[in-house]
Amino acid sequence: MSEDPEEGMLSWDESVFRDERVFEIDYVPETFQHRESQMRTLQYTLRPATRGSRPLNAMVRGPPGTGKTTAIQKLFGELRAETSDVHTVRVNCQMNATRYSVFARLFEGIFDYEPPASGISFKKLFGQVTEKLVEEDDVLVVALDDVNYLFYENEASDTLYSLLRAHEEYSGARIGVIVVSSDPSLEVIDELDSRVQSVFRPEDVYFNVYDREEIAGILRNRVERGFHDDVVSTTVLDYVAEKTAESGDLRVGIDLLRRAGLTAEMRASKVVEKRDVDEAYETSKFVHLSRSLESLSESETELLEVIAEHEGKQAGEVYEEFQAVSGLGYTRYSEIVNKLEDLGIVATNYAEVDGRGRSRELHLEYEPEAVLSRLE
Ligand SMILES: Nc1ncnc2c1ncn2[C@@H]1O[C@H](COP(=O)(O)OP(=O)(O)OP(=O)(O)O)[C@@H](O)[C@H]1O
Repeated sequence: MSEDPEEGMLSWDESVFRDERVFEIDYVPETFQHRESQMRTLQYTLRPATRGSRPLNAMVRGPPGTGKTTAIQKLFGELRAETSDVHTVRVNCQMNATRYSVFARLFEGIFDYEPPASGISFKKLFGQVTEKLVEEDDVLVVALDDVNYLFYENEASDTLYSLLRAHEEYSGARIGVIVVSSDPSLEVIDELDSRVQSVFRPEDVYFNVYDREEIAGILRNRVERGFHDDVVSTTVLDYVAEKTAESGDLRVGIDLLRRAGLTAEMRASKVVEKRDVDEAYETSKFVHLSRSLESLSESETELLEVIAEHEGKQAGEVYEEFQAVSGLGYTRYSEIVNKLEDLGIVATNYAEVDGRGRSRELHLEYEPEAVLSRLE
């Protein structure tokens, strides 16, 4: 590595980054452009909470990386600044995909400590959460983020039912619910039990995919905060925006900027070039896949491995292999296939098999290598 800055090279203690943290996954941006109308609707649904009343429920939908979580974080921040009589709890359902663990997170949000690890019954947990709300005369606003995971585990109806009927069991309990789905193919309301449908009439708020110009504007903001001046040219930024617009997931663009910066540093370059973006993209384009794989259980991972090793094979054949490694039965196998399909990792299609009618084939939506290397 050259140490002569005159030649446009970075010395070992220099960095292209001004503040690398702005590219981190949990960074909440100061400016939140292009979401004014969605924020207005959500503020309207939550307004009753500031007056001590039960807020309206809301349903936030939109593809991954379109700012849904950020909107919730901003709103909850505003609400907490406004009043101390409202508890706001965002539950990540990818990590908490059962009714019990959702309520364990609510308990934690309200009491500021975790429920006993020895495990108490759901009824008791539920009772403690609601009693505390009534006792303190507080309102609770719950955001079930990535609620689609509750649907994949068949836990959505029970969870919502408990939240929405809490005031009937504990009179005076005031809870508002925001469900956030990032699965465009999930019909949230249709998939709920009728007993839930009859009490859940949320305000619908849609987060559309940002277009290329919007993406460039948002990323420019990040570049200004995250990189030193003149590290990322307009041409390179536009190139990053173009790559990001292919999926529309802003997370790809943010990851791409950070990785391209690191790649430039590796070359000891003071500027990020297109080739750094190209190199980084080979990893960044899998941001969504990596995130989906994070929360898979052991048997889900096992099945995915089998599918990756038997790309395009028939469902029956894949089952036999899976059964041999996991010992699980066909019903569980089908459930996992459905979940992997909902997650957009696996696709199934029907093919004609000679003389045996139609049969289901399993395919990966990604190159098998990309999946397998991320499961290690
Ligand atoms: N309008 C915006 N301005 C600035 N940054 C944004 C904006 N929208 C999204 N982001 C950034 O993009 C990334 C993804 O956003 P966020 O997590 O809010 O998306 P999401 O819709 O909740 O995604 P998912 O459905 O996958 O959970 C975050 O780093 C966030 O800071």
